This record gives sequence, C-alpha cells and structure tokens, in this order.
Amino acid sequence: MPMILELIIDVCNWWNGVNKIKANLKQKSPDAIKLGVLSAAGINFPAIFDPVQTHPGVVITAIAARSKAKAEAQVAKYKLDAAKVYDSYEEVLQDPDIEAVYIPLPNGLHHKWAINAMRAGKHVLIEKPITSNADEAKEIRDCANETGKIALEAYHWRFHPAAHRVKEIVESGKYGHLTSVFSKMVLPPGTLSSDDIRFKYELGGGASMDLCYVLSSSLYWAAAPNDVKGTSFEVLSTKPQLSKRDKRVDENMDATITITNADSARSPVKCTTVCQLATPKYLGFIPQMWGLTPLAVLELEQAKIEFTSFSTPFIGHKIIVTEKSGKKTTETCYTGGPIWGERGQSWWTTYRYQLEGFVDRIKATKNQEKYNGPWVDLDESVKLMEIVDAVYEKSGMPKRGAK
Ligand SMILES: NC(=O)C1=CN([C@@H]2O[C@H](COP(=O)(O)OP(=O)(O)OC[C@H]3O[C@@H](n4cnc5c(N)ncnc54)[C@H](OP(=O)(O)O)[C@@H]3O)[C@@H](O)[C@H]2O)C=CC1
Ligand SMILES: O=C1OC[C@@H](O)[C@H](O)[C@H]1O
Repeated sequence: MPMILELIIDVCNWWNGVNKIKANLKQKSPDAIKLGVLSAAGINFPAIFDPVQTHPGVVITAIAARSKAKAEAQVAKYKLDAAKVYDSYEEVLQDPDIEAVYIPLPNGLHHKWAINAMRAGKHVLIEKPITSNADEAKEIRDCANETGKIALEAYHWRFHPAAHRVKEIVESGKYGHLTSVFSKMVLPPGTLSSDDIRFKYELGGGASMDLCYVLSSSLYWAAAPNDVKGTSFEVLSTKPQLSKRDKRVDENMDATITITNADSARSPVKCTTVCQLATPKYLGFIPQMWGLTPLAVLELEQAKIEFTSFSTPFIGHKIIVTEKSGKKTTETCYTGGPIWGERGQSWWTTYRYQLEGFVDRIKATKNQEKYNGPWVDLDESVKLMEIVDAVYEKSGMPKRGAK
C-alpha cells in the first residue's frame, strides 16, 4: 500500500510542480522543529518525508532503523540531508536536539515507543491505530497529560478542509438530523504480501486495526462537535472473515454500530462499516481489480451526502449532496474551509495538512498560546480503541495486545 501511495504522490508532485517548491525550500526557519523518525517504514515518504519537504517549520534530523543500512538507504533515497542515522530507536529518544518523533512502527509497538518518547521529553505523532487496545490508549493519554507532551494519532484525513466542510454541512441542520453513516475501505488485491505486519496478531494486525479509518469516519460524523467523550456506542453485529493462518486475525470485517450522543436532541446514528485487507471475489470467483468506494455515505433526514476523499484529495475528491427532492449538488474543497481559514494549498495531501496542525500545535504550546486548528483529541483516540476492542469482542476474537 505505501508503495502505491508513494507512486501516486510522486506523479502528483511532478504534475503540480511540487518538486520545484521543495527545491526552493532548502532553508528552513531558524526555529524549525527537529523531528526524529522511528524506523524506515514503508509509509515514511507519503506520511512524513514528503510533507516535511514543503514545510518551512520542521526538519528531519534523525532516523533510526533496526539495521542502520535501511535507514541510510532512506536518507539517500529521499535526500534527508540533515538527518543523523541511528541503529536503535532508543538513540533517537536520547538525542537532546530532537523535539518530536514520528512513530510508524507496527501497531503493537506504538504504545511502548510513544510512552518512552514522551518520557524522554519528545512530542509524538503516532501512526494509526494509536495502540493495540483502549487500555493502552488511556495510558498514552495519561502520559501526555503528565509530561505535558503533545501526542497525536495520525488520522490525516481529519486535517483536510474537505472533511471540515462536510461536517459543517451536517452540523448546519439544513438537511435535518444525521441518521446513518456507511464507511468503507478496501485494499486493492495483491497490495499486501502474506508476511505483512497487518496479518500478524502479535504486532497488532487485523483489518479492524489497519483500516480503522472506517471507525474514525463513523465517530467523526456521528459525534457532536467537541463532545466525542460524551458519546456512547453499541456494536450491534459483526461479520469477520478470519485469516486461515491465524484465526485471531480478521482479513475483512463488516460491523454495525450505533453511536448515541450525550445530547438527547440528536438522533442515535447507525454506522455500518466495511473494511477489507483481502478483497473477496465477485460471485466467489471473479477477482475484483480495485475496490475503491467512497470513504463515507451520510444519510440525513432530508439529504444524502457522499464524501470521496483520501490521502490525495486533489485527485477525484468530491462532496455530493443529493436532497430528498432529487436535487444534486457537487462541490470540492481543497484549501481553507471552516477551520483552516485561509490556510492550505490545493496540492497539499492530507498528510501535509496533518503536519501543519502538528507543527502549529507544538509551536503554540511552546509560546503558551491557544491552538485553534483541527485536531484529533486523545479522548477520541481512546473512544476509537474502545470501539475496536468491542468489535473484536462481538466477533468472539481476542482484542489486540491481550496478554
Ligand atoms: N497514515 C497512513 O496512510 C498509513 C499508516 N500506516 C501505519 O503505519 C505503520 C507502519 O506501516 P507500514 O509503513 O506499512 O509498515 P512497514 O512494515 O513498512 O514498516 C514498519 C516498520 O516497523 C519496524 N519494525 C520494528 N519492529 C518490527 C517487527 N517486530 N516487525 C516488523 N517491523 C518492525 C520496521 O523498522 P526498521 O526499519 O527498523 O526495520 C519497519 O520498517 C502502521 O501502524 C500502519 O497502520 C501504514 C500505511 C499508511
Ligand atoms: O492509509 C492506509 O491505507 C492502507 C492501509 O493498509 C494503511 O495501513 C492505511 O493507513
């Protein structure tokens, strides 16, 4: 998956002239945040190297991999000129220059390294899902509160103006209450090898973990703004497809969940989710070549909203509103939106917007200012992991990270 994404971003960067922008930004701000990266993960280019290369306020100053040669290869390939190379993650945490770390480790290792990093005085950007389970997510929240460090789960799609625009439409009340949300994410067949981290229970694998965006989507649309903590949920049904090699691992998972807000004036929202790491064949024998469908379809009393957006919204992103009368309107939103104001560029990926928020928040904290941009609160991360745990429980499967 990261390889396909890298290719798409490479082509888009070329098309949008981003490589020139990168070349002109060799000189970073004197107060640029020094960022360390824990591992030479496949996702590094799309999620962090590419966005850092167009952001004046952050620079990658270290990367560690279990084998130094692997980290050196990424430094050379991605021209990370300012980066020191270490052969242990611990060395990055002990480097006094580094202010923040990005953690793209297998899910089962996020908790340990995020806690170690915060205790070593670093802010953390942690890949999704934040941890193996809700108890671990609560420990991250407690550690962030205790150390005063910033911890952000990398739900990059939540930082894009298009997501904020859809939320604005939902919350406007123009189309009545939100009643249901359908969220789907499917990996194209052949994307993953059988030894991928996503299929390993011990590393926090499973479709519900890896494609947890569908749950993030459900909760974001269903919850009242700024009151995710006040929501309750019930997993009504699940339909897992288990890996033949390890029955603790879901290759695919369908789930139906009701999300109810503390504010009783809001209707409970029925959320249906589909996530597939291993795409089933049509009629049992015709291979599906590409399973991409909208990230979300929202049903309101008076309209349906289809939202198609992912890492690179500048290709094919749409917000389609179909009113009960049949009237259909389509819009796009690449920059600004109700939260960012004037900020953004049409070629920014969701990861670039996420980095903007992460850097802004660190700077605001340093200057004892209030940060007003988009954010994924740790209470939301905890709630999402509670839902993941409950999906596994309903399926008769062990939650991840169970001792
Ligand atoms: N935001 C997004 O769009 C995406 C997010 N992700 C998330 O990023 C994380 C990494 O995914 P991805 O880059 O695809 O994974 P990779 O397998 O490519 O990278 C994982 C890294 O973890 C390190 N590692 C440390 N211990 C182990 C171990 N025991 N077994 C295997 N690897 C180990 C390896 O580092 P080393 O280099 O030290 O050998 C490896 O490079 C996951 O949490 C995933 O959910 C993934 C894809 C997209
Ligand atoms: O963005 C993503 O797409 C594919 C997944 O396998 C990956 O982990 C996820 O974050």
